[in-house]
Amino acid sequence: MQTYDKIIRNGSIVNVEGIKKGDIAIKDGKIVEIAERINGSAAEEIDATGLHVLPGLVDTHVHFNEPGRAEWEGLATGSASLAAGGVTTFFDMPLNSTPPTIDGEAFDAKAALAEEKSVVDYRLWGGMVPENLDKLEELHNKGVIGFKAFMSNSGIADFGYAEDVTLFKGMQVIKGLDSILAVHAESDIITGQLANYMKENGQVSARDYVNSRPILSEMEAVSRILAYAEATGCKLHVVHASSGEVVQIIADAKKRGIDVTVETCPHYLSLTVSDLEKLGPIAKCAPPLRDEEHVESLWQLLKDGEIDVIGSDHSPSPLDFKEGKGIFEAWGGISGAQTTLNVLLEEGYWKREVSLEKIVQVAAENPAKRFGLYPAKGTIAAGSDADLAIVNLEESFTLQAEDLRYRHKYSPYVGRTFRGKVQYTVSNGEVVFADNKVVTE
Ligand SMILES: NC(=O)NC(NC(N)=O)C(=O)[O-]
Ligand SMILES: [Zn+2]
Ligand SMILES: [Zn+2]
Repeated sequence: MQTYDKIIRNGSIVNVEGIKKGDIAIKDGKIVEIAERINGSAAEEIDATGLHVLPGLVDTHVHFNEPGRAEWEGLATGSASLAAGGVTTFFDMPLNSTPPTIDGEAFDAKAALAEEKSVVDYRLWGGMVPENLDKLEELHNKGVIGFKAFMSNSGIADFGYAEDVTLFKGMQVIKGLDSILAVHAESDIITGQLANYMKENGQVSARDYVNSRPILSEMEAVSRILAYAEATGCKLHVVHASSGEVVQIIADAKKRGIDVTVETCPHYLSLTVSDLEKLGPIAKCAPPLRDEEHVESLWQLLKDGEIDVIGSDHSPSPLDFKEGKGIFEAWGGISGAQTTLNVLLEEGYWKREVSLEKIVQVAAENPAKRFGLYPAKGTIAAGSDADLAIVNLEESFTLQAEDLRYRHKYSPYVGRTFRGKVQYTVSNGEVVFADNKVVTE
C-alpha cells in the first residue's frame, strides 16, 4: 500500500530559516512530512539529488487581462508561463481585463475563468476607483486579496485613477474591512504635466520618457499616500518601487509605525534606461527603468531587508501596441511573469551574493505573509500546500523567444543567459511543469 501520493527525494530544501537536505512527502495536495529520509512509498517519486527545492513563488502582481482582453495575455498562457518559472500562486490585477474587477459580478466572471484555465493557484485583486467605494465590501466578501488603486493615469479608460478624496475615503473603508490597499504610486500631476511639456517640445526619446516620470514623482505620491495610511490606519502596499529613494521613504515610515510594505520588480533589479534605449517599447514600463546606480541601490536594500516583496508586474500587450509606436504612445508594461526566479538567481544569487534564503523570503514567504496566505503558501513545512519550485542552480540557459509561454512571445530578457533552471514546478501536489513542459502542453 502506498503511503503518499509523491515523495521528492534528497533535495536541498530552502526555507527562510535555512537549507536542509531531505525528503518531502505529499498527500492530497499538502506536504505531510519532511525528514532526512522518509521510508514510506509513493505513487510517484522525484529524485531531487543535486537540486534545490524552494517554496513555489507567490507573484503578487500580474495582469492576465481576462476576461475581455485575453488576446493581450490570458489566464491559460499567463499561468503556464508562471508554472514554467516556478511560480505557484499569482494575484491578478483588477485592470486590463474588461470588465475590470471593480464589483462582485466582475469578480465572479474572472474567478470562473481562472478556475477553469489556470494551471497554478491564484487570488484576485479588487480595484478601487472613484466610482466603486460602495462596492469594496462586496468585493471583500467575495475574497479579494486586497484592493488596488492608481494614483496616476492607468492607461486604461475603464479604470480611472484615484484622486485624493477617493484615496482617503477608500482607505477608511478598507481599514474598516481590515483589508489592504496596494497603490501604483506616481503623481498624476507631475507625470501628466511633464509628458505634455515633452511632447509639445518634440522631446520624445527614451530618455525623455524616463525624465517625464521622475523618481520625484514617485516620492511625492508615496509620501502623500503614507500620510493617508497614517491618518486612516489602513494597511498599505506600494507596488513596483523603481528606486532606492522610494524604498527609503517607506523604510522610514515603517519605523514610525505605519503598516506598509514595498514591492519591486525583477526589471528594476536587472534592466536600465540603456536597455530601454536599445530595446524600445518592450522595455517600457511605468515607473520607468532607471540608471545603473538605482539598480545597485535596490539590491542593497533588498539584502538589508527593506524590500518586502518581488512581483513581476507582468503586463504585456500584442506587439502592435508596442512596435512602430513612439515611446510615449506605446503600451507600457513588461513581460516578466516567467523569469522572476531566473532574474533573482542570476542577478542576485550568482552575481551579488544574495542568499537563497533571502530570495525565498521576498518571492514566496513575505508575499504569503503580507496577504494572509501563510503558512499554507510561502514555505515548505508539514501542513503547507505542496507548492514547490525545484531548481538546478548550476544549469545555465539562454532564453529564447520560443521558451516563453506568454501569448505574445517577447520579453526584454530574450537572449540573456541565466544560471538556475527550473526542473519541476509542483502546485497543490500536482506536477505542473517538468521536462521543459507545462502539463497543458
Ligand atoms: N495598466 C497596466 O497594466 N499598467 C501597468 N504597467 C506598467 N507598470 O508599466 C502597471 O502596473 O502600472
Ligand atoms: Zn502600476
Ligand atoms: Zn501592474
